[in-house]
Amino acid sequence: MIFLDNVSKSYSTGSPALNGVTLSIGRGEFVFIVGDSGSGKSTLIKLLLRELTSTSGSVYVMGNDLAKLKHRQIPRFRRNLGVVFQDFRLLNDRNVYENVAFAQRIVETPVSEIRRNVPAILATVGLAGKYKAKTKQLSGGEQQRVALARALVNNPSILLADEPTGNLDPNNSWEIMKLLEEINESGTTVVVVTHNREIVNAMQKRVITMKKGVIISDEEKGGYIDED
Ligand SMILES: Nc1ncnc2c1ncn2[C@@H]1O[C@H](COP(=O)(O)OP(=O)(O)OP(=O)(O)O)[C@@H](O)[C@H]1O
Repeated sequence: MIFLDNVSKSYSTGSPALNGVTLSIGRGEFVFIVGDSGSGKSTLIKLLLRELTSTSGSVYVMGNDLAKLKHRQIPRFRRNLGVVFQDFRLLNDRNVYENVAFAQRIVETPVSEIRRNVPAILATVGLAGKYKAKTKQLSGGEQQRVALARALVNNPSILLADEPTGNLDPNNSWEIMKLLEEINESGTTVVVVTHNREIVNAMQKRVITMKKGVIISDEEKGGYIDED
């Protein structure tokens, strides 16, 4: 599903953000990626989304060698990826329904299907009753659930979450993690970058720990490694 073969990524300044990373994530896995600030986690996510390309080595996602994807092929490739970020990135002048429906319009889903799919996914994330609310009227946890619904409505094979609980209190963080777990149980591959040590330790999933651009540990049912 995801395979990195000796991948390095350098920006124009500084030491490499990723330095010889080899990594394989299978279909249906749930994986945490942890590590200090600056260890290369977001760079890894951006490579998977094809927002960046590697400096050397190969990145494969769902059978695509991302270096070989042509620009016009990128939108179609990204349809198979759902993504959520720490800062939600919602359309704040639109209501909840519109935020989720927007993702379906982009991929030209027929209106009749949008009218079916959006309420269904909002019910999955527990927001069925809030579909008319403007997103800025929602709590942080609710906003992240809207973002999750938007990421999922096109039924992606892989969900990438970059610090999804970074702006949430512990209760809301747990709610989002439980949803991610449910989504994974329904077959979606889930990759979560996080600094949330309590959640990582409690959930007992695969944990990949990065440091200065390299993977320093990769454990099934792992925990958060305390450095220093
Ligand atoms: N656009 C950029 N230009 C130059 N250097 C960058 C750029 N983006 C990231 N870096 C550098 O690459 C390294 C890895 O950054 P990255 O954002 O991948 O780390 P991270 O593990 O996601 O950190 P955090 O936990 O703080 O989000 C850091 O040294 C960072 O300064």
